[in-house]
Amino acid sequence: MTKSISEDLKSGALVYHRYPRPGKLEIQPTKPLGNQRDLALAYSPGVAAACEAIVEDPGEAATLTSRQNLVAVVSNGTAVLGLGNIGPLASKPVMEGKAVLFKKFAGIDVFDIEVAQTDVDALVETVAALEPTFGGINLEDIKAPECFEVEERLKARMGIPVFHDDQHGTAIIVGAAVTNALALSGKKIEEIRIVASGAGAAALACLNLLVSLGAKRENIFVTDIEGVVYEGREALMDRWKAVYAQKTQARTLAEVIEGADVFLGLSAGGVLKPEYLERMARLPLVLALANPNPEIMPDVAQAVRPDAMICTGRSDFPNQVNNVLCFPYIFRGALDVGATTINEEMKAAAVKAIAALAREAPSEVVARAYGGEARPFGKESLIPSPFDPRLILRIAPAVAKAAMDTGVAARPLVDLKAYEDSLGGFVFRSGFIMKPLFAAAKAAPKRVIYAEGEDERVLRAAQVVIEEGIARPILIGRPAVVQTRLERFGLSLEIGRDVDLINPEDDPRYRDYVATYLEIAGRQGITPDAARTLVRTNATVIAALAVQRGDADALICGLEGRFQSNLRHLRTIIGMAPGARDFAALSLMITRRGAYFLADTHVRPDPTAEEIADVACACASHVARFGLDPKIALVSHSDFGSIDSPSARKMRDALHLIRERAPNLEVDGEMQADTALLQATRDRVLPHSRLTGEANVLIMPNLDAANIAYQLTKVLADALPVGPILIGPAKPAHVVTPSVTARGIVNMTAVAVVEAQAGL
Ligand SMILES: NC(=O)C1=CN([C@@H]2O[C@H](COP(=O)(O)OP(=O)(O)OC[C@H]3O[C@@H](n4cnc5c(N)ncnc54)[C@H](OP(=O)(O)O)[C@@H]3O)[C@@H](O)[C@H]2O)C=CC1
Ligand SMILES: CC(=O)C(=O)O
Ligand SMILES: [Mg+2]
Repeated sequence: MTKSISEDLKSGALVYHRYPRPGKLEIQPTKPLGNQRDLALAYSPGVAAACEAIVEDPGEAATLTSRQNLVAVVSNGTAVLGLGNIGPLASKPVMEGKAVLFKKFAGIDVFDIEVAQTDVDALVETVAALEPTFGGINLEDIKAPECFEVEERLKARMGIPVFHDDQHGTAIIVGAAVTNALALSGKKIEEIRIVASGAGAAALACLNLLVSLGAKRENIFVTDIEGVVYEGREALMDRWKAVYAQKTQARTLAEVIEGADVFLGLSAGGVLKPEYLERMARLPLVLALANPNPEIMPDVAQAVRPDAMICTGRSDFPNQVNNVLCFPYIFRGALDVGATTINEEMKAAAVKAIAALAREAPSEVVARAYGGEARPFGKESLIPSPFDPRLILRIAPAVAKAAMDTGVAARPLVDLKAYEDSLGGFVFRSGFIMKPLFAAAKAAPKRVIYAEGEDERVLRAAQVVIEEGIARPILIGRPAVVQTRLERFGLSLEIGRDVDLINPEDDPRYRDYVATYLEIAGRQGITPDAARTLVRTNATVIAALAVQRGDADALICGLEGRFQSNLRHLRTIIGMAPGARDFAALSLMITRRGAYFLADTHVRPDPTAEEIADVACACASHVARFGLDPKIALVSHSDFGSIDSPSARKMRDALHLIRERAPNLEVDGEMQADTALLQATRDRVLPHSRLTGEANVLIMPNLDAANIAYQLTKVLADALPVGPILIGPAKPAHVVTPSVTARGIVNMTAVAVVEAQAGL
């Protein structure tokens, strides 16, 4: 089925941008401003000291301001994605989006700057005047041919990197994809015939880079809205395009495509007709990179030419050739050495690093992080995925080294290896923590039943779950109510096709469910009448029975009702996993600083040392599913025996039990929370702790401490909670909290599916 942007995605995107506050970005101070003295340091009079230091040595701007990590994403809105000249204001969501990618993928701060200016001279003046503010300039979505001149002139004038992302970011990824595709097809770059659709910023930069890699200009045919770019053509020509003008009678893409090895589409959706593709050479490479709709949809292309290698710019198909694979990391490397420019050698280093990364066998970390998506190098993984955590580790150092080797690094690194190490773990500190679970869930989706199937959040979550392909939802709800709400919320999922329904008022399985319930609970004082009422009215009971009978693989409940009463039903119907004494709850808190697991946040009021040890060991295996090595701290008000209170002794006892049961676990305690999270503090109180670096699992002494820490982190650190992840049931079952969001339900679905895969 052909996928373009669906109505769901459109409405989802508007909600995403609109709520809970407009846009995708905010500015955060990085220094405290809590008292009179802070004010005097940050602002007048103290700030004058920083100003004077920069007057004396402008290089100090890199150590006294955020300039060296600040990039301007500048657009005039004249060629926004494939949407065309929509103007600077309408381009702002894209530029804010680029800012988010810079930050999330490489920790770079960005001001997006949309300029109402199409005149080249004026635009150059405007951007050049921004040099004092920024460590680099990323030009974005400025149309050809103006973009070439704007970039050339700014590069000549400015002492910081100026990089037109649509040209060079795209070219670098295309260079890597072509390199790897040719390695697979066994063709030589000097011999291949390349046909481009589009003669704009991106297309011409890609062709220039392919020529620098060895492609022959005489083998390159360019087409645009006027047709073939030929010698003597006058309409819509410019000096950059003219470089590729061919002496030919051919006038259309349909004619020049004959026998082409590579189709490079950087123009508009649907331009490459299936019948053109039929006429390409064997093992063709199709780069259909227009956004958001490619020149040909991959499924259509694959049907016509099963031997084709196909890339698009989109994240919903394999082989995403998108400049997001490049711009965060090329700037990371450039900024970290104070590069004054991004030169050809730095770009070539990026091409090489990306191409080589795709050929690396998926490492253990990546295999864990990607679950079923970790494909070895081949037709469907010509280039790395944008979520590959190694991108920053490979590209940034390669670019930094090239900058140093070519003498454009104002602040050369003393120790490149230490720099590489400092980049390690960056990706896992950010919000990508859920990625491994989604990948694993997608590889073998399971049936997940939702007790509150009529709730708007569940319906919205079910839509995402289907689009992500992570589970087959089963909703408990009345068909008419569910249908009306789906229509009201504009959701396209269909009952029967996409989701199954259990109607609590009238379901053929009702009698069987009552019988099962009586078998399980009849001896616990439940009468047949009570069982009938419960199975008719209590959605958690129905969901648990469905899981117990094998009609569903996992359940999610808790949007309504009390946590403990939902838990009671699960305890009765699903029961405990072998060896588990009781349930416990593990909560993942995704904060700006990183991702941390807290336990037991919801179940046991005052666990014993044995129970603490149980929870810590169980948490370790849950955390491993996120692709993380658990680093467990048993937290307390006492630091390694500093206070001899009962709860401190309990945590100490728990440590001994854990060490006996799981001698290889990285665990230590009892310690205060800051000792757990800060190596420097730990070095002061216990220099030889078993725990190294930052703990990522904090086991709390009791429910008060755990739940208070959970709620405080959620509100004060604006953390995104995932959970509570219920530990201990015989089959995957989770009781979320009534404040859960649709996103929270989607996250818990991924957790539940992965548990079901593990045969929990
Ligand atoms: N995947 C990725 O990473 C990237 C993808 N892109 C995509 O590439 C496309 C072009 O971007 P960019 O180069 O910045 O924009 P430009 O405006 O600079 O260039 C667009 C080019 O496409 C041509 N074109 C437009 N419509 C058609 C058509 N129907 N048939 C043939 N040619 C056509 C234009 O011709 P003319 O000048 O004659 O109008 C022009 O040569 C966009 O869809 C963009 O989203 C861009 C950058 C990165
Ligand atoms: C990806 C990108 O930069 C574009 O489509 O314009
Ligand atoms: Mg762009």
